Amino acid sequence: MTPHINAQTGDFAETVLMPGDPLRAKYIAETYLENVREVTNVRNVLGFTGEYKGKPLSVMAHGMGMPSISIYAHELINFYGVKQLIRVGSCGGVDEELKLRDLIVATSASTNSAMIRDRFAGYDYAAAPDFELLKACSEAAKELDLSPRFGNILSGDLFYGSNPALLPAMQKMGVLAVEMEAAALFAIAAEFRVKALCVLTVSDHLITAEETSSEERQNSFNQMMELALETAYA
Ligand SMILES: Nc1nc(Cl)c2ncn([C@@H]3O[C@H](CO)[C@@H](O)[C@H]3O)c2n1
Repeated sequence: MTPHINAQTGDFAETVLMPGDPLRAKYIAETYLENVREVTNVRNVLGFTGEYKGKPLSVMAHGMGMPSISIYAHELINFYGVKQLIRVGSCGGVDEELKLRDLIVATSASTNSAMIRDRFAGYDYAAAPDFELLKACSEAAKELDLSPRFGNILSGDLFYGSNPALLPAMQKMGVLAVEMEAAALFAIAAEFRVKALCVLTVSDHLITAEETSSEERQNSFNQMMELALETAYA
């Protein structure tokens, strides 16, 4: 038990998929896993453990923002022995080639948040996913005939009110998309020597201002889930 998770020791598999939304976690568990059981529900941040193709797998929500994912990632790693954390989520497209519902796999996560610098004595830390997981994801994408974009994303603290200079700076530096958690997940995984990855679908676009319907979001979400699941058990 921890202040934020009421699962018993051993309740989590070594691999945990992490959407932001608890109801998404429930949907993933019910749709893709067998022998599913709810293992935590503190503050309704739901977590489940079941089996995928006969192997143990957990799904747990991480909430919104780097402070939230930092708490859950830290506790899953240090109190429940989790070794692979794969964020599956949505992002805002920045790269103009990106279409809505495109898949993105983060090869690094820039940030404008002080949270990562604070962990690195005030220097700029290069937050990046685990190479083995990234390689497995690239192979799984080929197997599934999916073509995600691999590249740098930005993890920000603000959904509203970002500095107006940020968007042109992201475009200039080739940042593919913006979300609010990956940099913290990568930094924490690196600090505790475990593996992390972030797979995203483009749910809205900051330049073209296109938006997706919830039904369209759902379909592209399924492709992202298949990619994450195959990567987890490559
Ligand atoms: N800043 C920001 N901006 C845009 Cl355009 C987003 N699209 C999806 N997200 C993700 O969805 C949630 C916010 O809606 C956050 O968890 C974040 O990771 C976004 N976060």
